[in-house]
Amino acid sequence: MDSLNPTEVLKFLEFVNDLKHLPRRGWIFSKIKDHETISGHMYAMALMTFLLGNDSKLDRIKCLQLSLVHDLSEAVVTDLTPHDNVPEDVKHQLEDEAMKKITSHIGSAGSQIYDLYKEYESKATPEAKFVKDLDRFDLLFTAANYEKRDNHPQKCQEYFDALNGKFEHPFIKKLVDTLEEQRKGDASCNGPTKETA
Ligand SMILES: Nc1nc2c(ncn2[C@H]2C[C@H](O)[C@@H](COP(=O)(O)O)O2)c(=O)[nH]1
Ligand SMILES: [Mn+2]
Repeated sequence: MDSLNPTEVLKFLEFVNDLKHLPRRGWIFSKIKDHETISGHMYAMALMTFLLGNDSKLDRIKCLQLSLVHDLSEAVVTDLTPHDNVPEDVKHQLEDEAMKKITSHIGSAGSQIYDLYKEYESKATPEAKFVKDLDRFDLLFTAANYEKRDNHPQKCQEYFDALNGKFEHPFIKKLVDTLEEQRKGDASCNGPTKETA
């Protein structure tokens, strides 16, 4: 491990700290209050990788690492959503430049993080594909919980429509199916309350 310059390390940690406060902007478009931050999203995904114990085909530590770094670029470019209509190639370019900037402060550790980010973006490995499934599942799980919390069934239907059929890993597919059954049950029990309608 090359020797790290403490001043440079603190510059890197500024970006990490920002993610604890930067919003997951999709919820702003959906008019969800008190929504999660970007780091909260990645933390939840990282914990989900512990559920992989019985899947010997996937390197669980790699999945944990990919989860923790996959949206790090958003400390610079913010969390871009489909509503922002940023062309995919432009988004990838902005995020790639951001990752080079963020990781430049911490030597070989930065190179390792940058390589993990590129692996995730390229969906080149089974682990990267699985973590993309986690990314999408976390979005649906969070959406369903906002609907329950705010007693506003169907408010986040657009996420379920957008991600329908987009999951690959059998375990994640089971989680999504179970989530959608629970969501249907919740919707049939509660209608929107007056203040949330
Ligand atoms: N309003 C919507 N927002 C969406 C949709 N699909 C994704 N998103 C949001 C969720 C995040 O805020 C952001 C992208 O998240 P990443 O984890 O991929 O960086 O976009 C949608 O259908 N509607
Ligand atoms: Mn993400």
